[in-house]
Parts: sequence; structure tokens; C-alpha cells
Amino acid sequence: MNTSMIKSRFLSNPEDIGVVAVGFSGGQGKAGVDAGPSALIESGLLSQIQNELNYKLHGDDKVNAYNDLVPKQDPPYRNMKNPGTVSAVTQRLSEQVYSHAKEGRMVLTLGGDHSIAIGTIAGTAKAIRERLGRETAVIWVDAHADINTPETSDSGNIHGMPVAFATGLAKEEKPEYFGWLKPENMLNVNKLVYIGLRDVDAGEKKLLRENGIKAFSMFDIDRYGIGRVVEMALAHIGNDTPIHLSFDVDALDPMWAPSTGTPVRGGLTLREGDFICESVHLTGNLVAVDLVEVNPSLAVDREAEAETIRAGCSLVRCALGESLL
Ligand SMILES: NC(=[NH2+])NCCC[C@H](N)C(=O)O
Ligand SMILES: [Mn+2]
Ligand SMILES: [Mn+2]
Repeated sequence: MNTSMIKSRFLSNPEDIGVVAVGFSGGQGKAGVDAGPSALIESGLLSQIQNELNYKLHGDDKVNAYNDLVPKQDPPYRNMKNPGTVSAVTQRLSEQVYSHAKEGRMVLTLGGDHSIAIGTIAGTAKAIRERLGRETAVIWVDAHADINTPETSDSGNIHGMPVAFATGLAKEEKPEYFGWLKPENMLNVNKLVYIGLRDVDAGEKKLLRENGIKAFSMFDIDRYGIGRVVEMALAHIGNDTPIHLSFDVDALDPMWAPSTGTPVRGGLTLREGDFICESVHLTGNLVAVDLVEVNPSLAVDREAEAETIRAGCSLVRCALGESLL
């Protein structure tokens, strides 16, 4: 098969892709999400990207566990669980993503729990500012808004907070607790758009409202259809903006992605998820993709596990241009 990918106008090496495989679960409490990237890779995702989609791969072919970064003691801080670990891992990750993005490559990050987006967004935002003098937009596809501050969070799990840190709505000076995030790492709230929301905490709703953040819930998708929702989401960002797509597999209905830590019924079909990814690819503005929260060990049986991994691979391939004829 000879695929004709749309070459992103914001990449100087659009056929090159930097892969970062983040075997990390410290942003939440359930073991197993650290095995997400290896499951995706073992099912053949990287060879598909290389051999069918014709990208030149750089970066990780094995999974980075970041064990050297885990502090001996990591007590809660401002209600956050594992704050020192998540901060250190996302800081290292931001440097990895930055180094790929700085080269003008597409960056693909395989998680891991969604806390890792603190690092991926920090890395792309900084590289795109330096290379192009532009802000990066983020399309966050998720059942959850993940915009709790340490103070609004009920769980203390940092995978429910990455957007708050990425946008600066959660602030912290101490470098060992995300104080390493600098203005050049930050995402502007006007450049953020959500798709797929259906389980948003009360404190998060308030933050979305107060900051005028654009969000398309499952209600909007039922009302307008996925086609118009994606159109409106892209219109909000503007046509001339680099896009970082952060896709939490739990945006999909558990029918398609049961093997994830915080499943919520009433989600996207796999086809709707693929459509979002295809549409973002077609803009020619995509610069980075995260796929997170695949947790192979939470499946009730092998079939449920395989289904989730297949769905995750499909989303990534669609974002990278597989559906073009
Ligand atoms: N990335 C995720 N799956 N996040 C789920 C977050 C759930 C809940 N809102 C919390 O703050 O803990
Ligand atoms: Mn989620
Ligand atoms: Mn999430």
C-alpha cells in the first residue's frame, strides 16, 4: 500500500516521527497502564506506521519506565498523589518531546496515564514557539476534562489535573512539583478544545465556564453529529495553528475500549473516534499526538484487552493518515 499522508505545514520533516513510549502509571492508582505502550507496540503499531504509512521512525522502540526518576519518598503535596514522581517524569518527557519537535518531526507519545500530557504539551508548546513563533492548540478527546487543580480534585490523582497545569490554571513555584513549567511550556486556554466529555466534576465545570473554554460534550455530538462538532472545534482553533491531539482512549465507549482505568458509558463509537483523528490529520496542522490510558490488565478477558489495543492502534493510524485513498 502506498499511502499519501498529508504533510503537516508546520513540520520541517513531516515524514519523520519521534516516538516516545511512556510506561508510567503514577498519575493514578491502578497498576497496569504502564504496560499500555508495550501492548500497543507488540501488536504491531510501530511497524504499521513505518511500513504501511511510510514514516521514518525515531526515538523509542522500547518502553521507558523512568524508574531512575522515582524519589525514595513522595508524600502528598497540596492533595496530589505521587507529586514528585509525576513532576520528574513529565519534566524528562517534556525534554524528549521537545527534542523531536525541535527537529521538525511529528511526535507520537504512547501512554501511560494522562498525567503525561503535562510533559508532552510542555515539550511541543516550547518547540513550536521557538521554531515558528506560534502557539500550539490542543484538541483534548476524553470522557473527562482533566482540568482539576490540586484543590478542586476529589481523588488527588494527577491524571485528572494535566490541563490545569498545562494552562497555568494550577500554579506551583517549587521546581520539584511542576514549578519547572515556564511560560514557553504553557497552553493558552483559547487554544484548547474538548471533544467527548461526559464525566466532568463540579469544580471542573466551574473552571471551564469561568475561563470560557470551548468544550463539546457527548450531548453536542448527539445533537450536531460528529462531523459538525469536529468542524466547530477546528474553527475555534483557527486554520493557521499547529495542533497537538491528546486522545484518552476512555473517550471511546467502553464497548470499544473497555480496558481502561476510568471507563464511562455513553461514549464515542470507534468510528467517531477515528473520524476525529482523520479530520485532524486532514487539516495538515497536526504536530503531535498522545494516546493514553490503555490499561491491558483491566480487561475482563483477552478479547476485551485485544479490542482496546486494536482501537488505540486504529486511532493513532488515523491521526497519521491511514484512511486517505
Ligand atoms: N485521565 C483520566 N482518565 N482522568 C480521570 C479523572 C477522573 C476525575 N475527574 C479525577 O479528577 O480524578
Ligand atoms: Mn478520561
Ligand atoms: Mn484523560
